[in-house]
Amino acid sequence: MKKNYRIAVLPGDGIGPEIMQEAVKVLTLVGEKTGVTFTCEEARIGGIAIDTDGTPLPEETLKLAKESDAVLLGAVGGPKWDQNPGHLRPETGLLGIRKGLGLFANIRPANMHSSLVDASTLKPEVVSGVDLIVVRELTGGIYFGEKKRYDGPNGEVAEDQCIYNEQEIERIIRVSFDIARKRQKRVVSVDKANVLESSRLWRKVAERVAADYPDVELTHQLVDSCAMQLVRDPKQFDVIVTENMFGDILSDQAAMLTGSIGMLSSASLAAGSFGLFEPVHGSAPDIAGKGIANPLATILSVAMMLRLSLEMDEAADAVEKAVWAVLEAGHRTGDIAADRSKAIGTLEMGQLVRDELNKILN
Ligand SMILES: NC(=O)c1ccc[n+]([C@@H]2O[C@H](COP(=O)([O-])OP(=O)(O)OC[C@H]3O[C@@H](n4cnc5c(N)ncnc54)[C@H](O)[C@@H]3O)[C@@H](O)[C@H]2O)c1
Ligand SMILES: CC(C)[C@H](C(=O)O)[C@@H](O)C(=O)O
Ligand SMILES: [Mg+2]
Repeated sequence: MKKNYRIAVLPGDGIGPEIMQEAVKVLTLVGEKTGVTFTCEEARIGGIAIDTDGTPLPEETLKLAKESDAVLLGAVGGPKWDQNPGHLRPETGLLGIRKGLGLFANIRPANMHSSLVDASTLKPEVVSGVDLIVVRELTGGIYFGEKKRYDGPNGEVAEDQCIYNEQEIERIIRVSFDIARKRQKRVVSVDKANVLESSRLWRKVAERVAADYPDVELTHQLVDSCAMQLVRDPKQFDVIVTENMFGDILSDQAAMLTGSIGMLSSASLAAGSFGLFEPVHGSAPDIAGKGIANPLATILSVAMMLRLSLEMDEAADAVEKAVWAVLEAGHRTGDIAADRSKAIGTLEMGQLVRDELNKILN
């Protein structure tokens, strides 16, 4: 563990700055309590960068991220920019920073905290005790394949190419097995091998890698069936590993098992310990500027950063404990409140977490 860390802070758009403010305050408190200095340097990404710099990923943002020990990101996008064809192309914005930093492994845990069972729209007996991780390949597949638009005999044609090579598949499968080894030792590899060639290669590589992990059970599920099983019996899952787009969809679905997408944190890791940490949710334009967004997914992303990139496991545990304590005491933002009239705002939720953290780290 070092005594000084440089953290690139990219609040982004919509609720991004609101939730990021609370996350940075939590990180600052961790610094004060542990004697570690976090130098947080802010930079623009997403819509705000399009407006100010004319590009969603200014060069200095990528440079800052590369020079930092870890990156914290809020959310990007919104109706004003989503039609801009450059905004989410492979080389720009969120996808550009993922590729530019080599963040191939996206880790998205979905744990149902016991005090939040009532926030889920699913039956308590189905969701209580859910504890799974979606390991999503993040820098390949259809997101990054060649895109084309041209005129054909039946009108305009659009193409998105989906490509995976063995090396890309192998490294993400290994990440999932390494994680499973420390958990229930069960990996479900999700694909569409009955239709897609890229999925057939995925399955072949998964089988090959599994031979190196005899202690971990590997099963395969087709993505449509997995989507169904996630809602029917989510407790069957320990680690799900899958390609980029399937992981995007399944992780939002898994988020709802836990009550709200406002609870789900994520880590996007490169080889080694460098990572970018962000909530799974987006910029929530419908609630931006109202001060009601749930900051817990971003605060829990800080915990993931402390554990996975900064070797500060104890501080990570403390942040998580503080979040659970606040929930156990019954405090809720609107997205997780059974009674919305009693919901608290973003700032209040952040303050409550820091109050608990103060007690835990004393
Ligand atoms: N990683 C990212 O930056 C990221 C991820 C997903 C979507 N997006 C972008 O965000 C924009 C909006 O997308 P969307 O509406 O499909 O998804 P979203 O996740 O922003 O919002 C979906 C719903 O969840 C709610 N929600 C999300 N986060 C919340 C929070 N912290 N607290 C309370 N409620 C919350 C929103 O109010 C909305 O009703 C789009 O431009 C999209 O491209 C960005
Ligand atoms: C905004 C979008 C490009 C992004 C993705 O699809 O990866 C988001 O949905 C996510 O899950 O982080
Ligand atoms: Mg998504």
